[in-house]
Amino acid sequence: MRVLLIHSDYIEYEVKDKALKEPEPIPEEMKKGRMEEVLVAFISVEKVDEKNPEEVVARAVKEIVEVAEQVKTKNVFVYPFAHLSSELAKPSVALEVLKKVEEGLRNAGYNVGRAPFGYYKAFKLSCKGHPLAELSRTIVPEGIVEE
Ligand SMILES: NCC(=O)N[C@H]1[C@@H](O)[C@H](n2cnc3c(N)ncnc32)O[C@@H]1CO
Repeated sequence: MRVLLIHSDYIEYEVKDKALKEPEPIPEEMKKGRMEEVLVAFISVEKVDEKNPEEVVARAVKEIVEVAEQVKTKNVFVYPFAHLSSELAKPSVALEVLKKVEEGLRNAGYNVGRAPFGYYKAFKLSCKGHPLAELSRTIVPEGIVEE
């Protein structure tokens, strides 16, 4: 899993078109969204994660919580983002992993938003620009060495 973390004044998105034949079914209210004072986590779920999705979810939640504590926000936005890796997990696994990351963060006491999966989306983001505002993490199941 590749994670790009951007501490932002806000993120807003708008669904444009389907990017998969069968994108995640979403209610009308999920077609647009905005969150303020937020740690945005752009996430690419990778093929290697299919070996142990539960472990990757647990590690991702831990890493994101650590950064959220450092930048002092309780708001996290999970953004499915298929552009951080050339070895992507299949969509069915990726969606499940992203939903579990969202659930894990919520269980850890965070206000969590998530952008819809399987769509092209317009988005606007305002990065805060402080030294910890732009971070990335590579998370893999135990015992796997990521190239
Ligand atoms: N920016 C727009 C976009 O990325 N759209 C992506 C994601 O929403 C989602 N998606 C598919 N596979 C994955 C994956 N392995 N990890 C994360 N998202 C995925 O499906 C879209 C087409 O790849």
